[in-house]
Amino acid sequence: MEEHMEPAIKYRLIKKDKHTGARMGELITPHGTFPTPMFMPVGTQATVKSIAPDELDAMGAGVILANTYHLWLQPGEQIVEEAGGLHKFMNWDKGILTDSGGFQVFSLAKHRDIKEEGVTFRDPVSGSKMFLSPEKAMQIENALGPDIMMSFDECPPYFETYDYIKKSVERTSRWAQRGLEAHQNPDWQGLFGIVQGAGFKKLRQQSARDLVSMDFPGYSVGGLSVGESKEEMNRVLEFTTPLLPENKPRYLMGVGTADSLIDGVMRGIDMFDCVLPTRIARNGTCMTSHGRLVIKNAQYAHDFGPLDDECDCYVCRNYSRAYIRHLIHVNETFGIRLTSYHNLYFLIHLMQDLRQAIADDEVLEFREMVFEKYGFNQL
Ligand SMILES: Nc1nc2c(CCc3ccccc3)c3nc[nH]c3cc2c(=O)[nH]1
Ligand SMILES: [Zn+2]
Repeated sequence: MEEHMEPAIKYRLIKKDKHTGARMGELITPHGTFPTPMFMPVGTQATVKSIAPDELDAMGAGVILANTYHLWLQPGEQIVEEAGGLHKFMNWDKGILTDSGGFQVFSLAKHRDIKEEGVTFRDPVSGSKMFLSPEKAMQIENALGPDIMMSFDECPPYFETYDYIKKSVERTSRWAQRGLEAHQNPDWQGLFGIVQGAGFKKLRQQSARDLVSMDFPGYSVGGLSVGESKEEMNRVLEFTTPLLPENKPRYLMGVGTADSLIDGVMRGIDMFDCVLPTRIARNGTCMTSHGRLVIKNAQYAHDFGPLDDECDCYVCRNYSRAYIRHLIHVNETFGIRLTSYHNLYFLIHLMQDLRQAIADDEVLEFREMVFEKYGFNQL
């Protein structure tokens, strides 16, 4: 009789907001216990671009993301395994989550072909033919050694036909089962099932039913933040998160901006990731309490105030808009470090404020205040 391994990932629900679906809790991992709702910085190539681990720690990051697809192609998962796994390789001793690579194949690779067995594609760097399957993805993720790993799934185009999405959901469920069986790591990393189904309620119900029956330690809501409107995403979340067990963590992939984070939390999501904070930082776009600020604009050339007068981060306490604008203008890497640090701090602390609003049953008031301050700026 196979002994039932104790999953390494647990979720503890602490409190629900009285007026919305928002909830606060704790994510328990082998590398620490972290408060939810949480924002997880993305470190695709085993680094959160230009930010050192002690800076991530100082800003309150708990779980960061790495990309199986990228690390498999370069430097290869065996090198990371020889280093003792991702935590040692990148000198980060808190939580790490890896995606399974399927999404990246579809968003980055050319000549990809999807079959029941798995996905074949051409490595854009070396040009060689590659093959990724649920079994192969588990082997790579196990070698990388994260605390949380994603099942191998297909994230289908959002606006496909019902029939296409139905077939895709059924295959993703079969792939999830194969991944569960192939997952042989002795200390049972936290494997999450990924719910698909695009915008179809019946298919989201089918996907959730299949995955919940496999009893994963956590669940991702996939297939969103792929070009659909924010209203559409909220509509799908409205009927999807209630299908997931209340005592398991829920992770909305690829989200996002302040308004989407708040709206996701209000619909029962606990974990978020997005490349946006560091990606837009590279061209000098900053997330502030009054919406987005493009630091290159001439209006900031003589502005010696902080990026955000409501932010208490290291950047806002020590550097001016004029200085940061100058650095970005002359393409100094220090400028990108400063805008990246502030943007990550901004989202991590937005979640801290949200947790407080949940504790006080004031999530609706918090949402009002944030949206009012932003006005009609892009969030
Ligand atoms: N496996 C998977 N990943 C997705 C990502 C990448 C998140 C990610 C994880 C780890 C590192 C980087 C990115 C999505 N990003 C936006 N929408 C997304 C949907 C999916 C999805 O449906 N499935
Ligand atoms: Zn700041």
